[in-house]
Amino acid sequence: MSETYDFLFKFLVIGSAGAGKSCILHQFIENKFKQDSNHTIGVEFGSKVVNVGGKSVKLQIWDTAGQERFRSVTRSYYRGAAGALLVYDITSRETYNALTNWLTDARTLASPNIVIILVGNKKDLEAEREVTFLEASRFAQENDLMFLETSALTGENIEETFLKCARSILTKIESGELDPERMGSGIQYGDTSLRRLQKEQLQQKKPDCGC
Ligand SMILES: Nc1nc2c(ncn2[C@@H]2O[C@H](COP(=O)(O)OP(=O)(O)OP(=O)(O)O)[C@@H](O)[C@H]2O)c(=O)[nH]1
Repeated sequence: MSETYDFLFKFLVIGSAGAGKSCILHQFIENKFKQDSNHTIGVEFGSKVVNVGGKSVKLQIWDTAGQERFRSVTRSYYRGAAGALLVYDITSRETYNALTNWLTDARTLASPNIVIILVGNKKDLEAEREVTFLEASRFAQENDLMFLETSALTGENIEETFLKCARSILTKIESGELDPERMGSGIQYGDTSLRRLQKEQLQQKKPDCGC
């Protein structure tokens, strides 16, 4: 099946080991919970075309390993990401406490314009919650992040997380705040956009070519 899309956005999924990054990606792409998820070795990849505000956007998603021993490998994937999901586990304060380190990495290694959404995963485990919604919302606000709680198990807010991040990037492109043609923007024009741009350029040239 041929794929046509207006834009391609490169996304990263980062956060501590066991927070549920691979399960989030799997639920987003396959619409089901990944049973027996193992620790990611290095980096895994997935992609999906979504509709955002009437535009089709291909999300190219890099799911990174949370374990410290892979940090030097995963860091090399940060460059040129347009968006990132910064994931912690609401039942693990340890994963929440590590957010500042992940954020520093993202802000220093990725594009300065990267759009980051904070994701509190395992929302289905309410009885084991160690991090309140309010506390995490404050952290998000202070650090200029969007925020959602999700469950990769039930699928709650999984698609919304990716769409929210993509929507924010698209709005920034449309307002001129983000330039897709800037090196390392993590954004590419798809065939559909390119064809439209070429058509516009041809139409602009038409008056000159009566010679
Ligand atoms: N109850 C519940 N369990 C989850 C959820 N998401 C992930 N898990 C479980 O959490 C564990 C870790 O999930 P992974 O997706 O492998 O975690 P990860 O963040 O990719 O871990 P690394 O690859 O080591 O960085 C697995 O046992 C999953 O079954 C969720 O939303 N709810």
